[in-house]
Amino acid sequence: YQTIKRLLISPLRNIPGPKLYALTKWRLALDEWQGKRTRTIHQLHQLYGPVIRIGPNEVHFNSLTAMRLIYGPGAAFELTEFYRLFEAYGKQNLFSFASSRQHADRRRLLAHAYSKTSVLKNPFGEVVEGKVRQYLRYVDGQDSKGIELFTSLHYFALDTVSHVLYGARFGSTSAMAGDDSDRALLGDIFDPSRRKLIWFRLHLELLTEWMYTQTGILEKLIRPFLPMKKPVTYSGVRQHALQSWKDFSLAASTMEDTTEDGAIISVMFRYHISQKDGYLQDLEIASECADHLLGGVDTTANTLMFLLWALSLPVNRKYQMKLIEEVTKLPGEVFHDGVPPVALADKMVYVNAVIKEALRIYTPNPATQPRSSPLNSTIDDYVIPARTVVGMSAYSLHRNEQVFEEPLKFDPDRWLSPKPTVVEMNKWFWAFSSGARTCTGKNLVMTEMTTLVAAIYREYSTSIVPGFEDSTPVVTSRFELFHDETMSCMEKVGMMPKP
Ligand code: HEM
Repeated sequence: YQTIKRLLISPLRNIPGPKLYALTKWRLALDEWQGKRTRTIHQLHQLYGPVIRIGPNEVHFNSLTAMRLIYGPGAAFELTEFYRLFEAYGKQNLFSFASSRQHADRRRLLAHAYSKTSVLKNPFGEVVEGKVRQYLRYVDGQDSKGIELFTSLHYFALDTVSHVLYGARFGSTSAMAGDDSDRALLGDIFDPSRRKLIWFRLHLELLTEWMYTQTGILEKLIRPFLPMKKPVTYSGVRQHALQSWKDFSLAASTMEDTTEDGAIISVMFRYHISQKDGYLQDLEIASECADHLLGGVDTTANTLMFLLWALSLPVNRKYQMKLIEEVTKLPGEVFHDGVPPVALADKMVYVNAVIKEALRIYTPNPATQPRSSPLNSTIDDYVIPARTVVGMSAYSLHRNEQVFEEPLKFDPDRWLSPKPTVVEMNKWFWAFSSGARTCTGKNLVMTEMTTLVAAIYREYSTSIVPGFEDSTPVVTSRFELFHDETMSCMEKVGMMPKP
């Protein structure tokens, strides 16, 4: 009966797509287990077009009309249960609020702190410049054989975002300076088995809950079968967020000025003590901070790693030369210890083109952003019943051949095309999502990346460690594995001082 219902009676029956995917959610779950959900969906779009049915109750889109209707202003679509994965200590945060009202209130509270104006001014401007300066010193301190980018860029991203979140005194990390306990926080992010745990939580929620709550002999018996060893993913980051909040709030209660380095936590503290309606509780603040940290570390580090790697490939040498030309032409007096002021972030046209191209092709959040609506709707001529899961992915949008010529080619010059072409490409560029749920940290991260890339290429040129020219790095994003799909896998990008 279920087969007949899903294939012949369901209102989604006319939507193109393979029958097996329409029949059972486990077909797509298998792709997810194998770490290739997003790539599979992209192949299905190539085969079946911009609207595909990828599950008994799930439809995937790849069009601007769908983007506007699902994610645009006033859209009735809400986050699905999937986002509950981002809750910490059972408390919701910007990532996980399903309710648009709660989300809008929290967003309003933090909007100014993350605005472009705030990010380009001190104290944030100084923080970013300081961390870039420290990264250059870190690189200088490595031996002449080159440095390992993946880890060092995670140190950079962690130290920067933690300082922005917590200020200098109560939770900012010193991973670049070699602090082992701060570096250990990255263990949460690096652990590849977190991918499996997410899969288990999504598809076998009750079983997973049961497996992780057993004690005594049962716990011992189950231990070898756990998708991720205890303590499970992000425990360290969440513990750190809670401790930082406790330290901050204790000290802040005796401080005259709580604008501690302009930190995000101080914005929440001031709201907390003002005790307005729905005032933020301790765990809500820690939950918010932990998630910004998790949202801001591997996204930033992975983008920068792919960017440096792509520029280092012999085939992309010409782009690296153009970038070096732009940054070496900048007047020397604006640089302090090799670092440009953040105020230049927007003005370096080629640096921005390179970053945008890295975010296009190696976008660190490439997967579907699932939504559902309590109302029926019509999208791209198909009736979508209430509570159907719908979604789009940056991965597919960024590979539309009609918009991005040779989409798999890393080509920063495409962003210098005539204006109408760039306008069209910008409409499809979705690395930071769009609408009410667009990335909160995008101004911060764009400033970090432009400043770091300009500083690096002012001082260095980069090349791949010999022997690794034909292989690509591989990263984990949520429950998937991503790499440059034109190459075989793995890795090492060396960074050598300019001769
Ligand atoms: C290259 C770096 C980054 C990229 C590509 C990126 C991308 C994204 C995307 C695509 C979303 C929407 C996800 C979804 O709805 O499923 C998002 C949301 C978010 N990001 Fe980022 N992000 C980056 C860096 C950061 C940083 C540095 C921070 C924090 C300081 C941050 C904080 C957030 C927050 C809080 C949200 C939730 C926003 C909301 O729903 O209101 N992100 N980001």
